[in-house]
Amino acid sequence: MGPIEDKTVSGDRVIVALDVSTYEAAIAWVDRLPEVSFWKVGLELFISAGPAIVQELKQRQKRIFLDLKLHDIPNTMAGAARAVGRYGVDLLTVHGSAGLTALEAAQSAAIAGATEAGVTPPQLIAVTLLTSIGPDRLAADLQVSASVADYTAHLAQLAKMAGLAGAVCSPQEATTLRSHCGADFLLVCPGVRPAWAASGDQQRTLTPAEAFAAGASYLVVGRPVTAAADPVAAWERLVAEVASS
Ligand SMILES: O=C(O)c1cc(=O)[nH]c(=O)n1[C@@H]1O[C@H](COP(=O)(O)O)[C@@H](O)[C@H]1O
Repeated sequence: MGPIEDKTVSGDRVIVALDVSTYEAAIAWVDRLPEVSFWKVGLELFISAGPAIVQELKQRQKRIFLDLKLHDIPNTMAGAARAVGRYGVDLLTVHGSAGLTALEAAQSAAIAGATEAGVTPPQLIAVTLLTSIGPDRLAADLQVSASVADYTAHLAQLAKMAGLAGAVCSPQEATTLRSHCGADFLLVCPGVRPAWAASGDQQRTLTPAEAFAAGASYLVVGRPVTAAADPVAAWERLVAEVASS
């Protein structure tokens, strides 16, 4: 993939989450939404279906965000990132809170794995603070006294220092992180909710159009499309909203 060569806002910059538990269910979504070019394979699907789903999406020329949220000691992160590097996926998540050494280890190992397999390395993006966590839970559960803005900016800068391509953040922090990390740093934003969709467990949300206006590179959307009464219409409505923004 490359970084975002084309900064025009379109459906190509909206990643749809395949949060399903079987290979068959995932392929049914890909068939049902042929306009979607970028799919996210997360833990539920990858643990259930394994690398076969990645191979099938590649076969279909889809871009792939492998959302494994690696979070471990540097040696273990490196081993896992090296294995992912061989798949030829576009994006891979790691947790920024694994620390600088682990992020650096994952970054170089992913490149090593891709080189071994003769494929393009994935762009690593570091999760800053899960979008399901609001300021109160950050303080109470995680005992972090920094504000959400300062904490996420710190982790995004750590990711940048480690040589990662970008970060995962809520769209509410996109403007701040963009100003700290620069124009070429990828900001991948879940926690987007059109005005017509329920927020569910997401705490720090903006609409898709607001998220792009705030500086998001890519959006990640699941239930607003997949739980809609008419998912095809929901996808088209969402794309129309961002394209006209
Ligand atoms: O890494 C992610 O993709 C992610 C990070 C985060 O902070 N919040 C978050 O919601 N996600 C993912 O983004 C998707 C959002 O799905 P919906 O809430 O259904 O739109 C899910 O697949 C989450 O796993």
